[in-house]
Amino acid sequence: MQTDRPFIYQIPTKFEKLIQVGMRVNVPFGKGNRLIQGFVINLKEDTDYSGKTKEIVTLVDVEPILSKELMLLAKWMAHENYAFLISCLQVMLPSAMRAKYYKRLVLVDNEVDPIIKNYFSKGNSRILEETNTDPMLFKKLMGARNAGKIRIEYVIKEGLSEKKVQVILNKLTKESYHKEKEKLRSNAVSLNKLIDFLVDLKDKQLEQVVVEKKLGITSSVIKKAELKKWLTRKIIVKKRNPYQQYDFVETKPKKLTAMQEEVVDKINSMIRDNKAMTFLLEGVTGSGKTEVYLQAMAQALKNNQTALMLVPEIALTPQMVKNVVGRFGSKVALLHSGLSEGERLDEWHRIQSGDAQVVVGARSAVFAPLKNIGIIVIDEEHETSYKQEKMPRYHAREVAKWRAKMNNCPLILGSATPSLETRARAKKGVYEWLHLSERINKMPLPEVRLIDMRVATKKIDENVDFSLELRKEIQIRLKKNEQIILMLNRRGYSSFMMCRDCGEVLQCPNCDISLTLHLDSHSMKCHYCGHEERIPQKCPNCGSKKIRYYGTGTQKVEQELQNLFPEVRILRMDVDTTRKKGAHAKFLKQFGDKKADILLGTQMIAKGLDFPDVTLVGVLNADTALGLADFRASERTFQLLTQVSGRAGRAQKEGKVIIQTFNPEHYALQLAKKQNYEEFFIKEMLVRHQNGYPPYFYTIQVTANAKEEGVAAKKIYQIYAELKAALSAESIILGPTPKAVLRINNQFYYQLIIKYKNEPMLDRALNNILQKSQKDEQQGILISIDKEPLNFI
Ligand SMILES: Nc1ncnc2c1ncn2[C@@H]1O[C@H](COP(=O)(O)OP(=O)(O)OP(=O)(O)O)[C@@H](O)[C@H]1O
Ligand SMILES: [Zn+2]
Ligand SMILES: [Zn+2]
Repeated sequence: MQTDRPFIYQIPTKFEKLIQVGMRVNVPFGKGNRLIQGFVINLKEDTDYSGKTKEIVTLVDVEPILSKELMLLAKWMAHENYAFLISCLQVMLPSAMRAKYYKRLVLVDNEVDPIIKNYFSKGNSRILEETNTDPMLFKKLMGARNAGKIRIEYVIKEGLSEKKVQVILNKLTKESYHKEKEKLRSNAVSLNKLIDFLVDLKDKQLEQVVVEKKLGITSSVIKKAELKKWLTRKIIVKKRNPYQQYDFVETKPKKLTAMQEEVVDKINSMIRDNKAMTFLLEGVTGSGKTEVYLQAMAQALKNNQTALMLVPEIALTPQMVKNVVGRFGSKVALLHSGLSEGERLDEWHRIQSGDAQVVVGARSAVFAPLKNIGIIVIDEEHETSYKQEKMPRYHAREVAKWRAKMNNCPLILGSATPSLETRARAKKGVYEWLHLSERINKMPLPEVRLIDMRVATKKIDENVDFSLELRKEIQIRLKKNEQIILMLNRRGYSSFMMCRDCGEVLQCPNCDISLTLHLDSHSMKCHYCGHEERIPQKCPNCGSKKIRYYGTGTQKVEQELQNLFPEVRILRMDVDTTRKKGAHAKFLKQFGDKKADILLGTQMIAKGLDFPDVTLVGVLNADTALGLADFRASERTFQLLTQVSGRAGRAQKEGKVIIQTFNPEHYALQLAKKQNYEEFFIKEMLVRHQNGYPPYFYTIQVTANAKEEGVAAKKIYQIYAELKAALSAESIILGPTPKAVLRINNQFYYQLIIKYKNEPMLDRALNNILQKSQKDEQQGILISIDKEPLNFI
């Protein structure tokens, strides 16, 4: 059961002087006294708790792992987001630091099944490898446990430690090596190679495996050499280097344009005065926002302070990493999901110790253990990835605001298409509004043309996704040796399979969603739960062979492109092609080096890319997001189209954008065509006002899910009744309703949405639900409370 309350433990005398708030400790817990890890959140001289207290077993840390600031932040976050305090504390640490447990089985009674006896043949206790144990044996072991013949002990696994490597160092002088060589037989090839290498090694120490690989020798040769006293071997701690996949060039601050300078001056004066203030930096695509961030961060460093910069899922923006590391070099620490656990841990330690003063990272980097922060930057602030969708739900923007206030420093929210909420606050004067209205190259934004696909598809073969106009424009760029970015927001080959005889659509067995055809893996996949099955030869319902595939995905478009332009070099970037670590950076580098003509991808290619030779951007289907019954659909569509359009014509050459759509009259498309954010903002605010949506209302979504539909539905109605009784008449509850996709991974989802402006009773009501949810969980019902949800359906 999820528990979220403090427990009281005795501090043994030996720890009295050492223990501090913010440290982790191991303590016995529950009836079985299994060891678990906890955080010290308070120290008291005595307690009014009358029960028997247990003693802390070990201190995990020698100094607090969470600073006072972060401990306070966790408390605030838990309260603000209806989250468990323990989840908030845990989310602040790199995952390698979170305690992992393993189970040790101890044989206490020898009268057991021979199979079990055999299992313990090497001794009376053994670590249980849960994933590798044969299910039959596992069952037997558990049976013996229930009969009291085996005991289970929980042991805390040490987190990932530093990475250690074996290095070699030379030991002799040049002359001695020459003498040694003379003694060698000439057919001792490997030793000869090695000694030649050692002569020139000087004082360098090299990794043994690297040397072995380089010379094509085995470790036994190195060992022989060690015995001959030619070299010493030692173990050193190797710093993992997350920068490897990037190649950077040191950059100098650019001379700012007058517009940039004005903006930088305003921000920098706040840094100098240590003032907490939130800026909205609204700048059209290609207006040089990055340079503004960099110069403001430089000011913070000059002030002897640190700088924190958040970017949307960093693996997607290697260009931004290059910019920051190019400017601040080894002062920079990177934190993002593309790093291995170990790399993240190393980076975290570098920040904690003060070795790194600049942090660039994705969402959770907002918890970086920086001290004395001088500036916080959030690039592309409208991005939905800044919101964490699982417990603890939080928005990095809100956390950043809190930290900026605690550190008395400015926060910059940057975007070409700010979220409506942010822009509305800037308008009200809650944020200070800064504007960069021109592109750096002084050129107009690229011309955008909308292609009405209701007309265009009549002129082309059925099942082809390129209008004649788009084809023509591609042809022109290819001739001129310029580059093209094409976006299609769906991966896979076809979005669903339907039988033409009976209408059967192949569905995921675990979810209420159709399966997508993937040709590269020759399978049908579910994009929700990952279920995969073979491509059917005939209809599973009626046996007909008339199966057809509808809808399009990046794989199919890639094939079409190759057919239309046989010579063209395409890079396809979607979740399927970029799973491997460093793949993003590699693709983008190839494209930057002009090793490809077309970059084709899902929305992961829409943002932040800055390639001077891209003169055409094509959007194959602008309607994917519009169709959703979410009130933010227009905002998302406008943002995405404006962002992707902004990739064209960023340097000296003029850019052009072609957007294919079945809804050319829709205002989101019309205004994306004009790339006029201001007009969109006004129009959309009106729509939100009329329909009573954010930013005019605050919203909270409550979801219940369970294995049985009836159970989930009953729970949500119960919550509804509770809320209805607690809240004032001014608050509106939408629903309860089943979610748009009712069943995912065999769980049924029901939800309700609270819309409110001022609701003093809300906090208490929701906290009640949250506390009770710990009991619901035991019955297999999961409740989630989501403040300002970004997904409404
Ligand atoms: N002061 C300057 N002088 C010369 N070049 C500049 C200057 N400032 C920025 N640039 C260049 O202008 C280009 C666009 O800038 P940048 O990528 O920062 O735009 P952006 O505002 O972040 O756009 P987007 O929102 O589209 O990502 C970059 O190539 C950058 O190096
Ligand atoms: Zn059929
Ligand atoms: Zn599924």
